[in-house]
This record gives sequence, structure tokens and C-alpha cells, in this order.
Amino acid sequence: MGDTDPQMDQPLGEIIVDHYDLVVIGSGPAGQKAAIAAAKLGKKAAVIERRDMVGGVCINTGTIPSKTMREAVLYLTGLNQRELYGQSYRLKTDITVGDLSARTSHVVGKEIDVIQNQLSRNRVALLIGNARFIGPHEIEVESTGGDHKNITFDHAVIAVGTKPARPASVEFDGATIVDSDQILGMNRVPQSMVVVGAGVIGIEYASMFAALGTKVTVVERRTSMLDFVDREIVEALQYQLRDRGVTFRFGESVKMVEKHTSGTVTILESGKKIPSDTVLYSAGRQGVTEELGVAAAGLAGDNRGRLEVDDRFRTAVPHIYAVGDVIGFPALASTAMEQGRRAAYDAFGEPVGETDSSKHPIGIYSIPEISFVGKTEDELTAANVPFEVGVARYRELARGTIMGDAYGMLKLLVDAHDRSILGVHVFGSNAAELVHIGQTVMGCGGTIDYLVDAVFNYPTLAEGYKVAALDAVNKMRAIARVTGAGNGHELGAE
Ligand SMILES: Cc1cc2nc3c(=O)[nH]c(=O)nc-3n(C[C@H](O)[C@H](O)[C@H](O)COP(=O)(O)OP(=O)(O)OC[C@H]3O[C@@H](n4cnc5c(N)ncnc54)[C@H](O)[C@@H]3O)c2cc1C
Ligand SMILES: NC(=O)c1ccc[n+]([C@@H]2O[C@H](COP(=O)([O-])OP(=O)(O)OC[C@H]3O[C@@H](n4cnc5c(N)ncnc54)[C@H](O)[C@@H]3O)[C@@H](O)[C@H]2O)c1
Repeated sequence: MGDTDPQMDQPLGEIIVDHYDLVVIGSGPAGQKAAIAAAKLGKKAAVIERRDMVGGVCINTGTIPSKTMREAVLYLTGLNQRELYGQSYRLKTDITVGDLSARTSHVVGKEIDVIQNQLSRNRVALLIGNARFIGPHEIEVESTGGDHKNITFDHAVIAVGTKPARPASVEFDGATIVDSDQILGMNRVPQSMVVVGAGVIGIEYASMFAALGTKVTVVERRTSMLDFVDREIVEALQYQLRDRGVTFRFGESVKMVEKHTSGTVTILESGKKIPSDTVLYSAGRQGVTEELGVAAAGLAGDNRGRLEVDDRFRTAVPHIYAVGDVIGFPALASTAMEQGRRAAYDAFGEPVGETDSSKHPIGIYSIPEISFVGKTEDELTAANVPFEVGVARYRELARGTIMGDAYGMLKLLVDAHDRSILGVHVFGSNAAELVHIGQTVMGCGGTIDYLVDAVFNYPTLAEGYKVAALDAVNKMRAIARVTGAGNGHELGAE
């Protein structure tokens, strides 16, 4: 007997056709929110997901395992306590892969349980198997046992995400030469590691392994890294990582990666060879639309397996939507969830509010962490937008000193004419949480003066907003004094 569909109490052993108002392929953040949004509108919804992948890449191999591993690394190494207790401070000296994976398995298990519970209490059917389109209104679900079941639908949401790019010139073995999906399959914490690709994944894992004491070399084809991030903050991160022994090889491409009995050798196009215990290949991801047979629905993926959508997340076949990583940038769990909700509402004519994607935050969980919202200094300069900068250093905030964070900073970019906030850039402890204060002020159309006049809890890192706001306003006043434009407030009235 094949798998049983618990929602419908039917065996998957034979072809049975069920009909749904909305079928979602993929149970990652995008798919979950699309299905639950449809169910909340009283629609009959189903999610199709492969065995052992409920929660998607996000829960099983991506966001949640990597962020949990980061917490374990920070806790066990005692890294964030060393400013206070000395550079030799460690909670545990010989940290093993087992130490790291114990915490990860615990969190992943809990998160899967939460998702299954949310789907079931909202009466969303969870169909376990591999989905393939067989027509614009029909999908075949194949269980791991090989049984088939066909379902028909009025609307579909493709939320199949991505998989790591795996070139044939790299001898992946899942233990010493790995992609980011396989990192916890490593048998030990390596002494040396090459990280291929200085994208967000590469930099987050390079940070964690450097904190564990691994000698990390990052190879990146471009001449710099994280080009969308404020340059001052990227420089600060590079300084911190170099200080922990990370070597950067920018402007170098990896030609091939070889596996040998005593380790690996990464061969660069320039002819250089880098020996290491392990290699993490994190040079991009690609959509998985081919396996989904999108052609049968009248669709075609691009050369990286991604689907094109309009501003309502409709594909070229209007009753079929696509959301999350499969549509490309920004490829974040945070945006994927919102795209899923919007697609389902659109399918059933439910109105949604405006959302301004230029005010969506980015969080990079490097060590130290980075988060920002809005424009960078370079973007504003290129667009000839005059702005002023206000900075708060964590070392001058009482909370920063209490926490032992001497390097953190919060930077505000302020429009020199109307005093609106154009960008918020945070580097250091709690950056990904702190950014939301600035995001909210920006979203509500507030100016720098709101932050100048606000009172924040003390001692907190949030107080940095007031410190940075005062810094920006002081600079604006200084210009106004010289030019005779009053106290600076009048600039906005020009
Ligand atoms: C290492 C790593 C760290 C990350 N860290 C962060 C972070 O800190 N913050 C953040 O916002 N984002 C982060 N991301 C990105 C985030 O994980 C993705 O943006 C998010 O998972 C995308 O969600 P999704 O719903 O589009 O698809 P996914 O989470 O990729 O899920 C897609 C699901 O579809 C299923 N599927 C595919 N094809 C089929 C089929 N034919 N039949 C049935 N099921 C199918 C897959 O099995 C998978 O479970 C990280 C990613 C990685 C890899
Ligand atoms: N905190 C977060 O929000 C977070 C964390 C991790 C991942 N993600 C998401 O996951 C997605 C994938 O991340 P990624 O880092 O794998 O991809 P990426 O495409 O962002 O970065 C890959 C990097 O590898 C480089 N590269 C490619 N081939 C190379 C070669 N042969 N030699 C040397 N360098 C090479 C590229 O120039 C690029 O800089 C991203 O879009 C990101 O949004 C987000």
C-alpha cells in the first residue's frame, strides 16, 4: 500500500482525481503562506511537498539550520564574551559537528511540527510526493513508493524554490566537498576550508567556521563582495574576518575542485592551487522548474530555472502564480512569505495593501551581523541626491559596552532637503532586529526629527538611533550656520 493522504484518508496507490481551489507546489515560506491565505479565505487548498522536506529549504537545509548553527557557534566559542573575559575565553574547547547538529536538529524538528500543525488546523491538505504538471489545470503527484495521484485545480502557486548550483568540475562527496545543503553532513570541524563564492551563503558560513578556528580562504570571481551592501560596512566586516584569519582571493575563479585521500585541492583559473580539508561550494542557486514539468502547463523557465512573473506574481499563464526563490531576487524567506500571501489573495480577488519593496530590509547573519533598509551612500551619490550621515558607535552606547561589542555601528542617511530617512545601515550585535525601528520610521514617512525628539529605553542599542539622529542634525545645522540658512530645519522649507 502506498502513502496515505491524512487530510482525505485516501490511499495514493491508484489514480484518484481531487479538485482544489488552489494547489501550491512547495511548502517553503512562500508556499505555506499562499496555502494558509487561501484557506483563511474559505478556499479548498493543498500543498504538495517531497518527503522529508516539509518547511522547504528554509527549514531543512537553509535559513533555519544555518541560523541555529550560528547561535551554537557563538554560544560554544564564547566569541561575543571575549571583549569582557579575555581572548582565551571559550565555553568548550573541542567543538564537534555533533555539538552543532544537536541544536540544529532540535530547532528544525520543532519548526516542522509548527508548520504541520498550522497547515492541518487551517485544513490545508499536505500531499507528500513529487509534483509534475500534466496540463494547465492538472498535476500528478508521485509518492516515494512510486504511486501516482492526479489533482486538478482552479489556481496554482509554484513555490518550488531553488537548489545549489553543482558544476561537473567539482567532485561533491557530501562530506569533504559540500554545498550549503550538505554542510551538516561534514564528519568533523575542519582545520582548513575553501569557500567558493562570497555571496551571502559563503560569507555567513565563512564567518561561522572562522569563529570555530578553521583557517578559511574565500575565493570570489568578482573584485569585491556583497556589492549591494554599504561599502563602509563591507570593509568593517572584511577587517573583522581577516582578523579571525580569513584570506580573501577576489577576482579569482574556481576552475575545478579535486578530492584526494588526504584532503582537497581547489584549482583556480589563474593556476593557483589551494589545499584544504574541506570545500564549501556556495556559488549560487538555480530554480527547479524543469523537474516540475512546467512546459506541460505552458510555461518555460529561464537559463537558471527561474520563472518570470508580473507585479501580481502571475506567470504567463494567468491562473498559475510563482513566488519565492523560483522568481529570483531578492530570494529571501522574508519576502517569499509576503509574495505567497499576495498571490493567493490575488487569485481570489481579495484586496491587498501597497507594499514598497524598496523599504524591505536585508539581514546578513555574518559574524558580526549586518542589516540595512533603503539606499546606500553609493546609490545616493550616483543618483545625485544630497544626504547627510549620522553615526552611532556601539562602544559609545552603554548597552554596547555592557555586551562587549566594541565594533558595532548604526548609520543613518538623511535627505539634506526634506530630512526624511533614506537609509539605515547597522553592523554588529542585534543588527537584524534593530533595523526595523528605522524601517518603521521610513515606512510611516517620519523624518530625522522624530528620532531626535524620541526617548528610548536606556541602556539599549536602540538608543543608537537617537545618537545617530543627533549626529546627522548637528552636521546639518553646521552647514546651515555657515550658509546662513538658520538652524538647519529651514533647509526643508527651501
Ligand atoms: C544556507 C542558506 C541560508 C539562508 N538564510 C536566510 C536568512 O537568514 N534569511 C532569509 O530571509 N533567507 C535566507 N535564505 C533564503 C531562504 O531560505 C529562501 O529565500 C526561502 O527558503 C525561499 O522559500 P521558498 O518558499 O521560495 O522555497 P524553498 O524554501 O526553497 O522551498 C521549496 C520547496 O519546494 C519543494 N519542491 C520543489 N519541487 C517540487 C516538486 N516538483 N514537487 C513537490 N515539491 C517540490 C522542495 O522540496 C522545497 O521543500 C537562506 C538560504 C540558504 C540556502
Ligand atoms: N541572510 C540571508 O538573507 C541569506 C543567507 C543566505 C542565503 N541567502 C539567499 O540565498 C541566495 C543564494 O546565495 P549564494 O551566496 O549561494 O549565491 P550568490 O549568487 O549570491 O553568490 C554566489 C557568489 O559566487 C561567486 N561565484 C560564482 N561562481 C564562482 C566561481 N567559479 N569561482 C569563484 N566565485 C564564484 C559569484 O560571483 C557570487 O558572488 C541569495 O540570493 C541570498 O539571497 C540569504
